[in-house]
Amino acid sequence: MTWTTPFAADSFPSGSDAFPHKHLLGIAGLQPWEILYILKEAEQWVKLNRAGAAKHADTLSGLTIINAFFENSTRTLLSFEIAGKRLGADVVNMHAAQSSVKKGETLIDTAMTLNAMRADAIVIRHGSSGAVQLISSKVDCPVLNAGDGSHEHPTQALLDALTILRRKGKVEGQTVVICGDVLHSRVARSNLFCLKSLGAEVRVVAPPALMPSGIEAFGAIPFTNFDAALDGADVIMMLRLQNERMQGDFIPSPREYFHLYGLDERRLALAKPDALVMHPGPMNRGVEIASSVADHVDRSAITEQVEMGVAVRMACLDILTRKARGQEGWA
Ligand SMILES: N[C@@H](CC(=O)O)C(=O)O
Ligand SMILES: NC(=O)OP(=O)(O)O
Repeated sequence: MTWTTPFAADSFPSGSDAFPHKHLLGIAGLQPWEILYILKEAEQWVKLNRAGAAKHADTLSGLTIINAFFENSTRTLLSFEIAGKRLGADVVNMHAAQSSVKKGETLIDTAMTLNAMRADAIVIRHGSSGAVQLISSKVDCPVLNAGDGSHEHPTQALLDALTILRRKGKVEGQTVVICGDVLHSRVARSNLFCLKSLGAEVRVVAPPALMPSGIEAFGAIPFTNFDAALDGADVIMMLRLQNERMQGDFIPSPREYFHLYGLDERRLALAKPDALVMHPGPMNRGVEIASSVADHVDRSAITEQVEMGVAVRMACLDILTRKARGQEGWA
């Protein structure tokens, strides 16, 4: 399916005005056409990634990209690495657990060290909300947020939007239900900004203890009853319980949580007959999602989300390094 945007193709700004930002720190602050510009750019990389053995471009040849991960990751780290390599960049990974952070080096000293190595882009995941923004103020090159605490995970929201666009043809007017640990989820936050910006209706479902207060102010419609929220849903996005960000007990037991907030086949049947099932991963099967739903051949888009993640990250790396490559950028 081809997808449409609320903007005519010739109404997109061109050159450096298309994406006039040095860093990608979050979805908040991006204009809808800037989000759509990244997604449009990603389409060419979806094609390249599907081109059999010849998955290579020289777009970032000669550039150095550092992935600095202070928190665990499978999808985001590997897809940023693959994205950089498919575009011809030299990519190096810094895992905090094996770095001098363990010897007491501060975040700012670590950032200054990476900067001195003349990276052309730095991708950072960190457990503290705001840490990525702090680093962006200390280094010369573009910084991409690969997830900071419970704040934002912008490339996840972008890859989710691209997945919805490709499956549904548009985001505008879609009813998207986001269910789970909304309080601690950077995925929920970035998706809420992104989906609202592109014109979707966003319903959020969580136990009362995991629902952020005042979420209506961001345009979300809160529900505590998952069944009620699913009526008319086009997309169901499930979230993992962020146990690493919880102190104390937020849920009675995983079994009871699944009973009230897990997505199983009975609940899937309450949504529209073609409703799409999404999950950012990693999944905890039997806690927030049943295997039969996660692995559903037609309805689950979970592996497609991973595929779109590589293309979206290729687009982000390309767009943000244009200035370093002597092209227009950062208006
Ligand atoms: N992988 C996503 C979601 C999750 O871990 O539950 C994140 O890092 O935010
Ligand atoms: N979705 C996501 O960010 O996955 P990882 O934590 O494995 O990178």
